[in-house]
Amino acid sequence: MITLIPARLGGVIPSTHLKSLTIKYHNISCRYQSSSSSSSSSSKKSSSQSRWLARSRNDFYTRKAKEMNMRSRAGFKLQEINSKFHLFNKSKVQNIVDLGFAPGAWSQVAASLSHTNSKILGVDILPCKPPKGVSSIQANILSKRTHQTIYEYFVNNDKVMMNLKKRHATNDQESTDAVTDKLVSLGEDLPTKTIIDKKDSRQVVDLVISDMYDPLPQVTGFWNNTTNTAYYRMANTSGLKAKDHGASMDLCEAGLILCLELLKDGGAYVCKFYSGGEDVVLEHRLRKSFDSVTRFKPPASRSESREDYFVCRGRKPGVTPRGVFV
Ligand SMILES: C[S@@+](CC[C@H](N)C(=O)[O-])C[C@H]1O[C@@H](n2cnc3c(N)ncnc32)[C@H](O)[C@@H]1O
Repeated sequence: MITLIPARLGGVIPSTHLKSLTIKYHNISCRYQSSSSSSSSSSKKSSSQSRWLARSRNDFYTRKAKEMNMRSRAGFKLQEINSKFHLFNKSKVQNIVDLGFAPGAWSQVAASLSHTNSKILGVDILPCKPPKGVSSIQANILSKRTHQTIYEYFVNNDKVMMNLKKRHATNDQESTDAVTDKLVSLGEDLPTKTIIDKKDSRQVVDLVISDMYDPLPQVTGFWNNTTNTAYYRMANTSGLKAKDHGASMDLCEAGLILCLELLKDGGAYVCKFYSGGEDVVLEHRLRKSFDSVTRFKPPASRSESREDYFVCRGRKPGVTPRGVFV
């Protein structure tokens, strides 16, 4: 029996998506027929999976994302945030970091809303091919080494990419260790000139956007051995309020530390978080670091979801991680 579907769909092909499929490999051909009688797994759909499928089918933003070739509906949230807060600048070159960029909708939006010479770096713990005009590294933002790699990327793009390529090439066996920095791909049409205000400053980034949340270990979809679709094999939020909230606080704070290390004075930070008891602590730290901090839930974010966004503008000069966290 063949199981053919992303983890999010629980390993079940929704009949509306795929009626049948013939797989050919040399002279072997195998036919998959999706019907209630042939697929016992489809009848095992849990009620939450059925709800998720029905909601996706009827969702305005999901349909629109498909029409517009946007990698996920999340892209609309960033568009809405930008319409209100004007973070991207078409007439000014910006250095932009997209944390947790996979599958890549925010990066697509960033590339479309910013100056063509802007440098955009996507960072994700999962392997994912970035959209056109965006570079990416596979790395864990909770690792200090990742922060250094991001800095080096903006200071000396070519050298960093060469080193990552070399490190990748010397790995005999592909490492599954998610904290290993590894080149996934280098965007096309990258500007070769590095954009730094002050020569000896570490403040090299204009904007950090973060839509991260904790990816859960893979539970299904093991048949799929291509790495590009890894994102779809992972479940995302656990559904456990306290766990999602705690994990999102850690990720937002890792993003804030990155901002305090690399963001130019006046720069901006957008981060998604799952609301809960500790978000006031995060907000307090953000206020110490930025002139303006606003909680904003874009219309594209589902009202039943506990996700919310902090939009922080005007990075204050001279604020250090020690000053904010200690
Ligand atoms: C909601 S998805 C991002 C969607 C993306 N903004 C888009 O528009 O397509 C959250 C991402 O955060 C990533 N992530 C979670 N923890 C991470 C970490 N510690 N370091 C890097 N990426 C992480 C996950 O792998 C996942 O791809």
